[in-house]
Amino acid sequence: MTLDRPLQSFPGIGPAKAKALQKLGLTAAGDLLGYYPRAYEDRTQIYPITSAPTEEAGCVCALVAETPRVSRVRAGLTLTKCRIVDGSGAAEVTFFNQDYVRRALVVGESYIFYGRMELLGRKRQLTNPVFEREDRARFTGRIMPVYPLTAGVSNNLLASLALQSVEGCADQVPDELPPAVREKHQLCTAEFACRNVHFPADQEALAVARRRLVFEELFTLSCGMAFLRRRRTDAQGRAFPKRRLDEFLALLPFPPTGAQRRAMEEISADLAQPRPMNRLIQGDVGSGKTAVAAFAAWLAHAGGFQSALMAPTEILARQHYETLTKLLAPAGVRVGLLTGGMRAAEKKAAQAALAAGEYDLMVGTHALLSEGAVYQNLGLVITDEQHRFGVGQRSALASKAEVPPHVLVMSATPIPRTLALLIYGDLDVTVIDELPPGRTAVETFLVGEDKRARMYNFVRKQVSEGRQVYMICPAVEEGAQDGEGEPPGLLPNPAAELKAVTAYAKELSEAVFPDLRVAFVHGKLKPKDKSLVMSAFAHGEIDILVSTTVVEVGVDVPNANLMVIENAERFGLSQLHQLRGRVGRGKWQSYCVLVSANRSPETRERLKYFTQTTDGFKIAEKDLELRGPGDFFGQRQHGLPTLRAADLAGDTRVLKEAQEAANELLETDPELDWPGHRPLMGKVRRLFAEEGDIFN
Ligand SMILES: Nc1ncnc2c1ncn2[C@@H]1O[C@H](COP(=O)(O)OP(=O)(O)OP(=O)(O)O)[C@@H](O)[C@H]1O
Repeated sequence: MTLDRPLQSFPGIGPAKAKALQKLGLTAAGDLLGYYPRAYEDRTQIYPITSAPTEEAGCVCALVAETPRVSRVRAGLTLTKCRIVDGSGAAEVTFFNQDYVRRALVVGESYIFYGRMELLGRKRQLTNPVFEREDRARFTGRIMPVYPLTAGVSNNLLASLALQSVEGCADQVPDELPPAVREKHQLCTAEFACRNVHFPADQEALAVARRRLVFEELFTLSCGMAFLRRRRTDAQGRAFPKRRLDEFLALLPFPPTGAQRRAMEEISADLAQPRPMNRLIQGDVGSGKTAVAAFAAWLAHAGGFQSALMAPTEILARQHYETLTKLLAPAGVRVGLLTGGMRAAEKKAAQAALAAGEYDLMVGTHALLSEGAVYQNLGLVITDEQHRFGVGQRSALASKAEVPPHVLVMSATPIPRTLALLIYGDLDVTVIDELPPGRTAVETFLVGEDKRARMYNFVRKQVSEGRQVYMICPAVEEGAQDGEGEPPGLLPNPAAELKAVTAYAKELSEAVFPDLRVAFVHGKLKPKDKSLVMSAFAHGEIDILVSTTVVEVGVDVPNANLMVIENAERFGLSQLHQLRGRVGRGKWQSYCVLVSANRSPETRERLKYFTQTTDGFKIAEKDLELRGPGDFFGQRQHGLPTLRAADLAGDTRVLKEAQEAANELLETDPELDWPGHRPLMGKVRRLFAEEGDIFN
């Protein structure tokens, strides 16, 4: 067998199965070898029947003592039963709706059964166990892989295909790690790793195999990231002439905080160097990162350079556009807007003006990366992100400049240092650790259904005082499973009646607040409609905005001082923090009300913690602790390529080792073009393939 043997040529794989497998990205034997189990079932230990564990599944090896009997319990339900015996005693095995068992189990033959033994009085019973003839056992008596599945593909099918592939061609898996790296870090061979990640000889072999694969993946990732970074930082950029900070501060409607001023000074020093800046501004929600970005764009403009600011959502891009226009137009900075949601004619006009050099600062979404966006003398690239942009997108924007531009990244999410290093490279970090003055902490309450009427009264009171209110729900339509920005890993609780935006807005405007101006917004609206609603809210034309988490990122309406979050238990802590950050941005005392009928002690503890804490870093830590790293870094929130073996948060020690090894290797062979390193470069390209062709 060779690695490219099509799965369709395996026994028992017809067109339908092949199609289902393709959904998992599996078309050939080699694909299967690279499709790693997500967990394992330890089926090594074989117990005597009388001491088989009753708490968890285990294997017994026993003789079939009688011909299995099939009985029809009722229409659609049959039972197949028989007795099995070993030296220690006997048990009964029972199968539901598996009539084939009658022929599959032969009296007098020995089988291995895997399942959980139940004790019914003095009787022992196994229900629906997995079984195999002892002399042909493949999936019992060993550590069994558990694969990620899809409809039409069972774990047994994948395990059987994987076993055939491992036996047929594990020895052909190319070893793409340079031998010197493998030896230095004491890693096993590719073949050993392949065999043991699928069918581990024992737990130790599994650990050895896994370490190699995790290392290999993180090493490849680090090589790619270092490669990209070095290309940028080695390059000559352009220095911007220094300007007096006071000139810019005169444009601001407020004096800067100490932290903002420090950030501006650091940026100003960076931009005066010909080496391209690579700086991350990390500041809690509402800390005033926009003014800092505006400063950088102002400096670029003063030096004769164009800037681009890319935001993760349409709403945010429009908001930045408005704020920055207000702020910078008086200084002669021409601000343009380019988003995917614009009408075709509008977009065309914006692109033409951009290409003609009529804008000094272009604000937008991914549309800034489109072919039609042509820049003139692009000197500064700012991304405002919640780690939502991929590596490819970030470098695509930078590559629109003729000379490597200065790069500024703004983020409100605290991330561990090792990970920041990997994502952003050798960046300089500025922390804005001070909120604008006069902010009072947002008072946060947790209420149950019984306080709904009081909560509505409170909403009414704020509106009567001229304020505005956000009411957040987790889903778009009644019964919908996910509102956008759904916290990864939080499973929907089917019992909880989810407040759905459209239905809730209707109820509020018709029954609860018929005299108030209620509107709604969610991610599934057309961009144009979304921005109409948002801009009406920003201009005070709407009292109550019912919304999904689309307002989560960066929306800034200082007059809004109350946020009600329905089904609060459905949101992760970091997400709640982002949401709450939408209020408390003006001079009024602000409030956040979490509504939750969920009585589970964990949920109450989590939400209670949130009502007592306003520090974003503490909340992120707690979130990590409660939800686990997998969720925090799940769903490509980090913007890195998808990893198969490694867990970025869990494998930090290997990550560090792999990073160092990558840097060391690139010092000796910066382009990875020595013949021995070419397979590795191929691997780097494959890992980053989903980001587009970024290594050319
Ligand atoms: N020094 C300051 N003094 C008073 N108000 C300020 C100051 N800096 C910023 N603001 C105001 O505070 C609000 C929040 O600022 P901004 O939108 O820049 O926050 P942010 O850091 O981008 O937050 P988020 O992460 O939530 O997007 C804005 O209304 C802004 O005008």
